[in-house]
Amino acid sequence: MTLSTLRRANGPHAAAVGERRGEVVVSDIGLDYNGVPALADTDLHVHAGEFFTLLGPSGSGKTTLLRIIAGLLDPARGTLHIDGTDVTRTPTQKRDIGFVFQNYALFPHLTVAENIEYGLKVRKLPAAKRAARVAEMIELVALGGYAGRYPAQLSGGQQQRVALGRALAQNPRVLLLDEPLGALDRGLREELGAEVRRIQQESNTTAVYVTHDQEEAFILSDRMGVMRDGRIVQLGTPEQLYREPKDLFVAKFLGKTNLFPGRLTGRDGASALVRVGDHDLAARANPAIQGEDVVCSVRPEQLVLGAVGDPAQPGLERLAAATVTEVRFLGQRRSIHLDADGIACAADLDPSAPVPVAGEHVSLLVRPGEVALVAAE
Ligand SMILES: Nc1ncnc2c1ncn2[C@@H]1O[C@H](COP(=O)(O)OP(=O)(O)OP(=O)(O)O)[C@@H](O)[C@H]1O
Repeated sequence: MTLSTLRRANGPHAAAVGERRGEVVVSDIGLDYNGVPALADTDLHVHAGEFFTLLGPSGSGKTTLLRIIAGLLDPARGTLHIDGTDVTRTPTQKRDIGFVFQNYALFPHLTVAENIEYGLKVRKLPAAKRAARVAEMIELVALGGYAGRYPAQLSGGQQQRVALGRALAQNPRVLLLDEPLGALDRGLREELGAEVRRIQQESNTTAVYVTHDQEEAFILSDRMGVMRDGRIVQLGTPEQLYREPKDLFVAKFLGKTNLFPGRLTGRDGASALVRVGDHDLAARANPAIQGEDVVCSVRPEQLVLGAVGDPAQPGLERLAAATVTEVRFLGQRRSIHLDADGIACAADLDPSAPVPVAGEHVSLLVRPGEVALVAAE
């Protein structure tokens, strides 16, 4: 099915072709449980048509924020607007929102088609339109041939496709997804993750997605917000957050990184100068840093190994001296474990690159400006 056929959908809230809908604006929304904030006063602007992910560890407030957007929880403070309308006190069923949760929540006694049709029946859509919409949804979620099956006769991944089809059948303005891939094994998670993204794009639906899995967030999101202790600590594209983490928490939460203590010696716009041991390096400036004590975050794929005593290589700066402790072949990359004067670190090398051996002394090199700085804690 093409985007245009979906936009011409027979759903009760079918939108005009090209219409941008599903803008979510959270303003100063907060909620406490027994006096303890589960969500500190929070602002968030999710753009129409965007795939936005709330990423954070368990208990960081992701589900609380999602449930407030859904209308399943009332905020103690603040307002929520969808497409410019204040829906802070609007009941869930009138918010024009679709949900997909981790535990499929399908009706076990209804077939795939009947599950998808359910909400359309509740809204009293005529039978012919319902049938056409169900057929479209079955095609969209790639479940052709499964319409007559019951949930118990489907795999977990297929059940989640039904849940997606059911949620999208009513052409919601916003699709809310709370760890929808959490119950699936790794292979299926990857496959269905790609499908969720395709379905979101084809249906041109704004998506707000909750996960604690950084890889999942990277694959899916246009932008994401990293949450910690009831706050969104940083917002941006996956690449921005990965390359320019605001603090140590974000740097560590978004994937493996090597951390070297340093001292900020200069700052000029987007660039900074940092001293690590005896070496001066060009780094990315971080406006969140106040003092001079910093930590340099260098991702394993950013580390380059050079021979000790070699003249400085063009385009590379020396970070530290290190000794190789272990070499592991991991298929697409070779992981080199090193000890840099007591700091355990790791470099990812292309498997076709020269292979160092355990015990070898090397120089750790980086490209100027690649090192990210965060405040020392
Ligand atoms: N009904 C409740 N009563 C009291 N405290 C609650 C309740 N629901 C959630 N909390 C607390 O609010 C905080 C945020 O919870 P929330 O479920 O939003 O986190 P989360 O990031 O979605 O976590 P998870 O990934 O484990 O689902 C946590 O500290 C949690 O213990």
